Amino acid sequence: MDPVAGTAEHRGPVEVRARAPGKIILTGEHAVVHGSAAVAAAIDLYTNSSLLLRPAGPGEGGGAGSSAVELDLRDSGLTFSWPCSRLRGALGEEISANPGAPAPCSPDQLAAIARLLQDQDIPEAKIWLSAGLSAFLFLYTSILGCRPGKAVVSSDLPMGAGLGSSAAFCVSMSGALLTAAGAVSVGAHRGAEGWEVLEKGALELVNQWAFQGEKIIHGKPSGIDNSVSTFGKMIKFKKGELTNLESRNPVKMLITDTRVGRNTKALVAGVSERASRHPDAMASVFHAVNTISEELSSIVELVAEDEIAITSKEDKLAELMEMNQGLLQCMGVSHSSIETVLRTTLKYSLVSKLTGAGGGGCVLTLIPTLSSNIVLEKVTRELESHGYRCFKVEVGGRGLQVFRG
Ligand SMILES: Nc1ncnc2c1ncn2[C@@H]1O[C@H](COP(=O)(O)OP(=O)(O)OP(=O)(O)O)[C@@H](O)[C@H]1O
Ligand SMILES: C[C@@](O)(CCO)CC(=O)[O-]
Ligand SMILES: [Mg+2]
Repeated sequence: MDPVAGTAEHRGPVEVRARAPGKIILTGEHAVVHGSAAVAAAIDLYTNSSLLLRPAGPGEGGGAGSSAVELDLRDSGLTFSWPCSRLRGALGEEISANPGAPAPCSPDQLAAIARLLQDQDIPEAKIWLSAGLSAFLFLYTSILGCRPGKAVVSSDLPMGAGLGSSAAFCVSMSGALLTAAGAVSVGAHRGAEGWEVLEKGALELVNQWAFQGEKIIHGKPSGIDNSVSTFGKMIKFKKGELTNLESRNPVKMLITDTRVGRNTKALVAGVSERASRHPDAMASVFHAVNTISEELSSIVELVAEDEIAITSKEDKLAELMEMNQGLLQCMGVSHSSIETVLRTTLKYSLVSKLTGAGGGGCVLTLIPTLSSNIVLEKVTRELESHGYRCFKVEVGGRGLQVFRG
């Protein structure tokens, strides 16, 4: 369907919900930014964005806040509001809805958005939300112009912990905004409880917008996080190219959140700085990671039918994850809390690696199909005694879904 720039302005209220999953990276984080392959999968933890668009202009009803753009971040307990007149003043009178293919956020736009954030009272302890707020203002005003509306966001994902919270935020918000703008159509599939999957071209458009949002939050994202959040399943990702992986046997993962805060943008920049100091050594590291991801991708797709084949397959996956963890340490993105998780799980013969940008955040532990629940309970108890939080996730599920009210 053709983007219908501006037409949303003349309709009545529009209500849309969108949800997008977080992800785990099995191998290849950071190296993927430098052109290596990586393997990622969607998980069953979601960010939900709901959007209520009000009729534009005076005299059309809508009540309090009807001439403002509002954002309610439920998990942080914070709400933000920008009068439409203020948005027009800061971003220029010529700002208009343009839900077609996105242009990147220009330096002038980013500076104007920074001024719009200064109007808000963001508590110092939550200043890290500024990156997400900037991405929100960019996506909202680029897609819908200054049409009044209210977005409410809630998430199952820990924020800034390596499970792709920034990408799930950008994908669910872009999905809701583009659907509300009438710029995308749904596919044939209508899922459980009224959730709908967008058609392929529509998902691609959402993914492009989410990538622009990720650029504001991450600086230099590879695009893997927004792609797996948009399209779901398990994917191999290399230089912007996505290949779906058919995971033939279930992959069971325990996630441990060390609760050590970190920031993907700074970690990605740190690896790039190391690469510019030691270009040859780091090129070899990235090449080794590429080989690991390629090998893991083909092992994931093997069919293992009996216990011996399953164990042999899982041993290979575990060994590749262990090797990747060594190389991530080499890139300088491990952390003492991550090392504690690795040592603890190894006591139970379980292999772990960091996932996402590292520097704290979450660690993956591969749970072999034949391991006993008693081992899992013991290792979980020991990890939690360090103050970490453990949870199990389903791997390889749905990507973005929308719900039209
Ligand atoms: N639900 C949300 N509401 C508002 N902002 C969010 C939300 N989720 C993420 N963000 C923004 O994204 C930032 C976290 O992104 P960051 O990329 O550092 O971590 P991550 O995406 O959780 O981990 P990784 O990139 O390693 O997978 C937060 O500081 C915030 O600015
Ligand atoms: C660290 C990184 O490789 C993954 C973050 O989940 C960054 C990226 O690819 O954009
Ligand atoms: Mg992120």
